[in-house]
Amino acid sequence: MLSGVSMASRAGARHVVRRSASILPSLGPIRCLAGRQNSLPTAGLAMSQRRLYAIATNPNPNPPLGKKNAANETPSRIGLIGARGYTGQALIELLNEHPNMDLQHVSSRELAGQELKEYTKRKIVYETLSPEDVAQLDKDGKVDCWIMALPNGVCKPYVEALDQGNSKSLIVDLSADFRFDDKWTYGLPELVKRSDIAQSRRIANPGCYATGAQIGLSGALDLIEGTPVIFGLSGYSGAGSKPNARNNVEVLKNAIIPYSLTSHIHEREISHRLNHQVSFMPHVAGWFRGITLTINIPLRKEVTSREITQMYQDRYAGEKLIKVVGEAPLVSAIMGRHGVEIGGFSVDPSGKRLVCVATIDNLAKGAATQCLQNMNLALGYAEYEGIPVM
Ligand SMILES: NC(=O)C1=CN([C@@H]2O[C@H](COP(=O)(O)OP(=O)(O)OC[C@H]3O[C@@H](n4cnc5c(N)ncnc54)[C@H](OP(=O)(O)O)[C@@H]3O)[C@@H](O)[C@H]2O)C=CC1
Ligand SMILES: CC(=O)N[C@@H](CCC(=O)OP(=O)(O)O)C(=O)O
Repeated sequence: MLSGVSMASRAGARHVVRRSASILPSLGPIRCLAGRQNSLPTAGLAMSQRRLYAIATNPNPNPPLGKKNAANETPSRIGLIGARGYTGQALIELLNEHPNMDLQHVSSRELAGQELKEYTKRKIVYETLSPEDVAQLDKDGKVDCWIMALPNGVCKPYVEALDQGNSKSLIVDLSADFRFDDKWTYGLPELVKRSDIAQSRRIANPGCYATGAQIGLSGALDLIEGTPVIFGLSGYSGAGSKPNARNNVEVLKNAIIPYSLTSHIHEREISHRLNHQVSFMPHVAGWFRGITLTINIPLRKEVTSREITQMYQDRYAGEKLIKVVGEAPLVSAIMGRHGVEIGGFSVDPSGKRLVCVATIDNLAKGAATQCLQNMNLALGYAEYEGIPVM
């Protein structure tokens, strides 16, 4: 494993070194977000997904399934397509520590033939897997869950090949390709019905900004009147490992890069999921991983910051990956951590304008950790298994 500094500088080079064993900077032992355990779900589970969003006030209508979901005692065999990339590497790190996940296949065109050294539970060699290869492995009963960690627009042929073979395996897709498809379950466990995720075989993992923003907005959802505005600032790993205009560290040295200032796909994703139009303005910064979101929320009635803080605390009671804090959280504190922090609740003198700050690690709760949470739910393990939360 490379040191934090050398990994960051390698990953930060304009032409990213791709033949390294792992391209993620080491952050040392992953820290966790503490939370309170809640009681079991009751009426909330009978409601539709959209309705759950709509009543997103206190108390938490959709508490974690935890040990209630831990019926499966056998390991699940995992195939990871797109294993070389940032999210793929973050997943390998998590799967290596998970007691029930048995990684069997990793695909990368660039690393094909090389051994995956970061996975210590068995010997695995990177392969180039086409959609047909994946369908064949699936047909032969070799894999229980496929993770697609591919760029947007690339995974459809894989899913089609699996569907053509009537695959019963679980598929979790990290791209945006199925987030608007009603046949797929949108896997944001804190906000959709966990029992739906547990029963699903097709899960669209939410976007990184979209996860942070929805969690940041949902605590006040019933009070919103008008259009919330979200200012988002992401580390450049959010733009993937392939060199492009948004991960050029030379440009990012003394600047932040604004992009897609209207109609970013996450603006549509957040608005669609919350059933409420939002405005979202993304930017990239010169750090590697971590997103900070400053959210301006117009309210229909007057509140105090103390009341709002309490509302968020109640809304997310029992959520081990969401921490409601007093001060505005710093993005430096969330890097390498598995949850979302929300805080800095500030209300203007009218009492009807709230500003808060949410932070999230784009590669963790924004991608890999959320994927593992969804896999745990859908494969029958405790929701937080393999995720350092305490
Ligand atoms: N980075 C982030 O913060 C987040 C990313 N996501 C989403 O997750 C997905 C992966 O992102 P990320 O890991 O950053 O991306 P990367 O660019 O870092 O990695 C992409 C991976 O896909 C493989 N790949 C690329 N093109 C193809 C292709 N045509 N056929 C087969 N394999 C291909 C690459 O390996 P090789 O070229 O060796 O085959 C590599 O393993 C994206 O859809 C992204 O939108 C979601 C949330 C956060
Ligand atoms: C900094 C940066 O470029 N971030 C990416 C978002 C990260 C991501 O992967 O989002 P999806 O999963 O929705 O693709 C972007 O704005 O497209």
